Amino acid sequence: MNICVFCSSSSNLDPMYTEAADALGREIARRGHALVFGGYDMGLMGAVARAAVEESGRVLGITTEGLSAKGRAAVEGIEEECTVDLSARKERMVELSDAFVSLPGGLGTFDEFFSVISRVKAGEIEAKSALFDVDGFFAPLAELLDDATARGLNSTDWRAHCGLFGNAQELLDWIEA
Ligand SMILES: C/C(=C\CNc1ncnc2c1ncn2[C@@H]1O[C@H](COP(=O)(O)O)[C@@H](O)[C@H]1O)CO
Repeated sequence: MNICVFCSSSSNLDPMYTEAADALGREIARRGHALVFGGYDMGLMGAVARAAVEESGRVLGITTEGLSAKGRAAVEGIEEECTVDLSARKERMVELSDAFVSLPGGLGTFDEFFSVISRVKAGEIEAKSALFDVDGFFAPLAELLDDATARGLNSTDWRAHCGLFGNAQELLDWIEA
């Protein structure tokens, strides 16, 4: 299975985030899955990919012309594919992947998470999408989405398309089931 991971490009994070990214990357590779990610050796993106490479996993990194031109370096040991911009990168990551995991992140991660889950809801793609909830990071988001459902603002329950997990093993068991 090709498993796409969306996550923060920021560095200088609390080690708990990096440790979770590392655990996820290792577990993806140990289970024989390929990792699809944003390509660069930055923040949690670098952590998840380096861990999968260290476990001899296949890692597909989708970069962009603009970010590479700014000097951002891809993770060593991966298969890199360069796209024209962030939109093309997101589309390519979706094309390549069978399942999606979001780790804590910022605007880019939220954009990717919502793009995938709304396309699953619309029936454009069929895939599982999971949130890796490190230190309760996604609890406010889950509360907001549950409230939207309770108010009738979500036409389907988002939880039908998305799992919320606190560790890599349970998350990957759910994806594999
Ligand atoms: C200017 C900075 C970073 C440049 N932007 C990105 N670099 C790497 N990956 C990116 C970038 N923007 C979007 N992505 C994708 O979204 C996720 C990371 O975004 P976030 O905002 O850090 O959560 C990641 O999954 C990428 O695929 C900062 O120096």
